[in-house]
Amino acid sequence: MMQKKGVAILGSTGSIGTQALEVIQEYPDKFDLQVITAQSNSKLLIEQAKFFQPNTVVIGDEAKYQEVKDALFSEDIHVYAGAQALCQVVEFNEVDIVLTALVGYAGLKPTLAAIEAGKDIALANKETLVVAGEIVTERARAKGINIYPVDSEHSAIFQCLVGEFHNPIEKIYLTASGGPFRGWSIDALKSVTLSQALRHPNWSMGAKITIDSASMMNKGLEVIEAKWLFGLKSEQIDVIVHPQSIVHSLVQFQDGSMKAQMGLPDMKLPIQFALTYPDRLQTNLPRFNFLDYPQLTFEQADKKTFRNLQLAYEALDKKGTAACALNAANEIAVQLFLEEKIGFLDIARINERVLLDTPFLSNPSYEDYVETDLLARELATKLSFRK
Ligand SMILES: NC(=O)C1=CN([C@@H]2O[C@H](COP(=O)(O)OP(=O)(O)OC[C@H]3O[C@@H](n4cnc5c(N)ncnc54)[C@H](OP(=O)(O)O)[C@@H]3O)[C@@H](O)[C@H]2O)C=CC1
Ligand SMILES: CC(=O)[C@@H](O)[C@H](O)COP(=O)(O)O
Ligand SMILES: [Mn+2]
Repeated sequence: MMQKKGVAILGSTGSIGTQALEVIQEYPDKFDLQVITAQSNSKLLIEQAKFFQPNTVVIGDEAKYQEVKDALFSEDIHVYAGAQALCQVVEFNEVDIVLTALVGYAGLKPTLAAIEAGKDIALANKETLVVAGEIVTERARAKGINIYPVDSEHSAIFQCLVGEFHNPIEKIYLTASGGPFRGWSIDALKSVTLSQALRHPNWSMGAKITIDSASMMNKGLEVIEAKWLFGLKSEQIDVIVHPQSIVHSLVQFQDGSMKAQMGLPDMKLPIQFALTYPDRLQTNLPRFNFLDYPQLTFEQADKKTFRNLQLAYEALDKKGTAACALNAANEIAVQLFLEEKIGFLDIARINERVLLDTPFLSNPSYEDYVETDLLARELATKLSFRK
């Protein structure tokens, strides 16, 4: 009998995390849930712990430790709190694979700790590769561990590459929905509201990535993520707008042949493929019907109006700490936009300024990334007061 896979889910209370738990619930013979974590949603974390009975839970917010501890008093579950605990729980012997479903820069440290401990990574947290892709992929290679992409576009590319890993890639096309503001002018974007920006046409996701999709920063982050996952140059990575989100991305090989991966937009598919590769699970998920989609369409991405996409390519070409600074600026700007303290177009304005003004290091160490992230956040916060 096949051994169950020990899984740690960092960010189990989020959009990816809860969908991953649904997958685990459906296949109890495949997975052994070891660790779940949340930042502040103690209520849901406690509920998940009682239902799934993992070995360990972590609550990021230390002020909520006692509440979680008390609620799980009669359960045989270890409870820890704080950011450092995330780095410790991924090292447990029983953990085979770590699903990084937490959002933002906070994913970097525990991902590096998991790699150091020799654990495979199912990577949803794209910011980790944007901030420090070189260090992360180098350390993974040195340890001989695998990073399986969860992001739908990168899972699509990965699926297209199965059986082709020895064949050079000529180019990849990352598909983009275009978000809720596809086709809008700069003028029209000046007055968009938070609730408009949170209305993604095809995907239901966490707030941060939903705003990133609306501003096209999500696609910019994905271009950088693809560079590190698949070892590509920026000119080999193209973005094509595909409003239906059915073709999840495409690879073009050196003979000119192209492979695409398609399916209804449902993150359970890439989540489970990352957890079970090279096997596919038998599922009852709804099947794609061609007649429901008589037209699959493709458009050029508008990098002029959606400046963030252009900035991501610039950061990628600049290398070093550039993408780390851009990511930090964007995290601050998106948070301020979510708090309705800045306008939608301020996000790209702040990102551009921070990318230009943050001191640049061409060959950064881990500590340099930490320092750059801090400096860029400070700068972005200052810039939010100036229009
Ligand atoms: N949602 C999606 O469909 C997709 C998401 N991704 C990527 O996956 C990652 C997660 O996205 P998503 O699930 O949408 O995000 P959510 O905001 O829905 O969930 C984030 C999770 O991370 C936890 N968390 C938040 N901040 C911290 C922190 N500082 N330290 C530790 N844990 C934290 C949250 O805890 P709490 O609930 O307590 O706040 C929650 O469990 C992102 O990097 C995103 O870009 C990629 C492709 C698709
Ligand atoms: C589901 C997923 O992978 C998201 O990253 C999604 O792709 C966002 O859609 P956009 O194409 O609008 O950024
Ligand atoms: Mn994606």
